[in-house]
Amino acid sequence: MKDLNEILEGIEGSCEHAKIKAKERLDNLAKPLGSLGQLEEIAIKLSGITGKISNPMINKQLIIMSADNGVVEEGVSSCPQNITAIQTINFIRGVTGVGVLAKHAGAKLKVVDIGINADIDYPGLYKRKIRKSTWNMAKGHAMTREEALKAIETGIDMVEEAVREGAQVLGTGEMGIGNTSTSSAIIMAFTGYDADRIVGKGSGLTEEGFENKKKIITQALRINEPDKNDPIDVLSKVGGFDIGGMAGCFIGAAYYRLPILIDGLISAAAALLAYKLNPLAADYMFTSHCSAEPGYKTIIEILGLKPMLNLDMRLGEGSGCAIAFNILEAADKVITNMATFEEASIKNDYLIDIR
Ligand SMILES: O=C(O)c1ccc[n+]([C@@H]2O[C@H](COP(=O)([O-])O)[C@@H](O)[C@H]2O)c1
Ligand SMILES: Cc1cc2nc[nH]c2cc1C
Repeated sequence: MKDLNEILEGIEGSCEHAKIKAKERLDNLAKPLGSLGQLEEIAIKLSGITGKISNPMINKQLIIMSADNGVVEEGVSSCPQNITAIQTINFIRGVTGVGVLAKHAGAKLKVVDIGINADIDYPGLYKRKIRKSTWNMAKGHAMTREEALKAIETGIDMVEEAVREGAQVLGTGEMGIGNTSTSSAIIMAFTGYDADRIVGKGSGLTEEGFENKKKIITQALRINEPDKNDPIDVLSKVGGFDIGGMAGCFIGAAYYRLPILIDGLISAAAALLAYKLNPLAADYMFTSHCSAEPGYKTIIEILGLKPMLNLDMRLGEGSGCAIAFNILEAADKVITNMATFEEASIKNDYLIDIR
């Protein structure tokens, strides 16, 4: 694999010429101008990414990064840590929320153990464990700088494999008890906003648990003092291996000019990290759904993106991406298969009584 800096420097913005051509075609289709709303914006963005007007998405891949977070020992999550390992196996068995939705969309799930706190060997699992769980960020840095880089490289690696297999679109997902805390810490580190504005209840907490979560995240930032101008520093001090892995997916997708979907809060935090490494990466990102977690909106405002769906979902796993694949495909079907005004005009012979 190429060096990370080489990849970051190799990212180009999307193709303006292709976007103009796509807009011209959409404006010529038999419909009132702009009447397909966001579907038109999506079709234009897709064209800018690939340089093509028509973008069939037969090979769809959803990459799930699973990892554990040392900060759970502070009681920041309502769920026991072993859910990370259990759900990871269930992803491969196809019985989870994301599994069912990805099957419905015809997307392939790729499940990566990038740092689960257990020894797992399950057929089909990508074994890329960096370490069994990060350290507790409330007591010191979560990982080393080398581990942070390795997490990002793992994501880029997964994209390179997808490119070799002919993937046309990617989605991102994760599993990691405690990862709404690491995500919130990353957002707070980059924006300087306080816990009351960013932190949510994650998979569910009592009021008491919620107050403790905000206190712990604030403490993690105070102790570690992440440098917001150095995204690798932010990731290593208050991040997770899953977030690093997904950030690598966003960087890789931008480098190889593939459209890539953001899922919920954690995936969005990874997208923010990728954006901080190279802002052009946002040209390749689509937001699937609006997570119910408060920090999510802050991120997509920074990225200048708009969610396609608002289903009040907060499952994570990549579940929103699985649904949004259908919308990306719909946008392509419209620009590719709808008739233009010229093509749609029916011969006069058939029009018996038209005035
Ligand atoms: O995607 C989201 O916006 C989202 C919001 C809340 C929770 N989650 C999922 O729940 C887990 C993290 O929740 P927590 O409370 O342990 O931080 C993790 O596995 C995520 O996939 C995901
Ligand atoms: C069962 C379960 C599934 C999940 N998927 C993402 N976070 C989760 C948390 C729990 C508890």
